[in-house]
Amino acid sequence: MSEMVAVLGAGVMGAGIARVLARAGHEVRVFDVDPAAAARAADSAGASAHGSVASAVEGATLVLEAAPERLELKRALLAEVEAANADAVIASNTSSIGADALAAGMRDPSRLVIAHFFNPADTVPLVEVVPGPATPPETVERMVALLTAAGKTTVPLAHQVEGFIANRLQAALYREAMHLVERGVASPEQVDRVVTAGLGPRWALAGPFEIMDLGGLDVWTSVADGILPTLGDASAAPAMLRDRAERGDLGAKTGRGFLEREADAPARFAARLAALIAARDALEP
Ligand SMILES: NC(=O)C1=CN([C@@H]2O[C@H](COP(=O)(O)OP(=O)(O)OC[C@H]3O[C@@H](n4cnc5c(N)ncnc54)[C@H](O)[C@@H]3O)[C@@H](O)[C@H]2O)C=CC1
Ligand SMILES: O=C(O)[C@@H](O)C(=O)[C@H](O)[C@@H](O)CO
Repeated sequence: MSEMVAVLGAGVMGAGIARVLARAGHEVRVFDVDPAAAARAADSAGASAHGSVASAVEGATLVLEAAPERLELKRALLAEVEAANADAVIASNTSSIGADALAAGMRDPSRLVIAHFFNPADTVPLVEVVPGPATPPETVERMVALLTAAGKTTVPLAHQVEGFIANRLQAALYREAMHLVERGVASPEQVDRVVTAGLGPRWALAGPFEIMDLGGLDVWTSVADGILPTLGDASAAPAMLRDRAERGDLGAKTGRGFLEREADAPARFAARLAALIAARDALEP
C-alpha cells in the first residue's frame, strides 16, 4: 500500500530515509528548518520539499522525524505534527531517546513508534522498530510491513530499552575501544583494524550468539570470567569523545574527529558498504 510520507529533518539520516521510502514507491515530502537541506534531500530522493511542517504533513499517512537528537526539540516537532495532522502514524528515528519520553509530550501517544535506521540509511539494511508505551501492535506490524516492502531488514523489539539493541551493543564496544586507547594499549587506527580485519567480517555473517556457539560456550565462559572484571566501566561519554565534540571535531561532518578523513569519505564508505552487502547477500547460505 502506498503511503504519503512526510520526512521531517533532512540531514544525514532524513535524506537517506527519504530516498528509501521514495524508491519504495511512496509519495515523499521533506521539511527541514534549513530549506537548502530540504531541497537537496528532495532532489536526491525525487521527493517534494515543503516550507513548513504543516504543509509537509497535510494528508500524510506516515510522518518520520529525523530531527536533531534533542528531546525538547523532538517533542515540539511532534506537537506541531499533531496540531497539523490528526491521523498519521508518527515514527521517530531517534538513536537513544526513549519512546516513553517522546510519547509523554504527545496528545495521542498511540500514534508514536520508533523506526531506528542506521547510517547510511539507504545502505544499511537494519531498522529497529520499537513500540512506545501506548503503541498498538498493529502499528508495529504496519511499520514492519512497510519497511520490509521497502527492502529493509526489521527487528521489532518486544518493548523499549534505552538505546534499543544496536546502540547498546555499539555503546558497549565503543566504550571499551576508547578505554583501550586511553590505557595506551593501542591507537584508534589499530583498534579499528581489529574490527575491520577480524570481528567485522565475521559479524557480517554471524551475530554474537552464533559466534559464541562456533567458538564453544565452555571457552566463552572462561573468557567472560577472565575479562569481564577488567573492562572499562565509564558511565558517561569518556573525555576523549566529549572533548572532541565540544571543540567541534565532529568527525565526517567537520572532516576531523578521531581520524582525519577527506570530504568524500562518507560517500566512498557508503558505496563500498553497499558492494560488501551485495556480495554477502549473493553468497550461498
Ligand atoms: N547520524 C547517525 O549516524 C544517526 C542518527 N540517528 C538519529 O537521527 C536523527 C537525526 O540525526 P542526523 O540526521 O545525524 O542529524 P543531522 O544534524 O545530520 O540532521 C538533522 C536535520 O534536522 C534539521 N532540523 C533541526 N531542527 C529541526 C526542526 N525543528 N524541524 C525539522 N528539521 C530540523 C537540521 O537542519 C538538519 O538538517 C537524530 O535523532 C539521530 O540521533 C539515527 C541513526 C544514525
Ligand atoms: O550506528 C548507527 O547508525 C545508529 O546506531 C545510530 O543511532 C548512530 O550510532 C548514532 O547514534 C550516532 O552516529
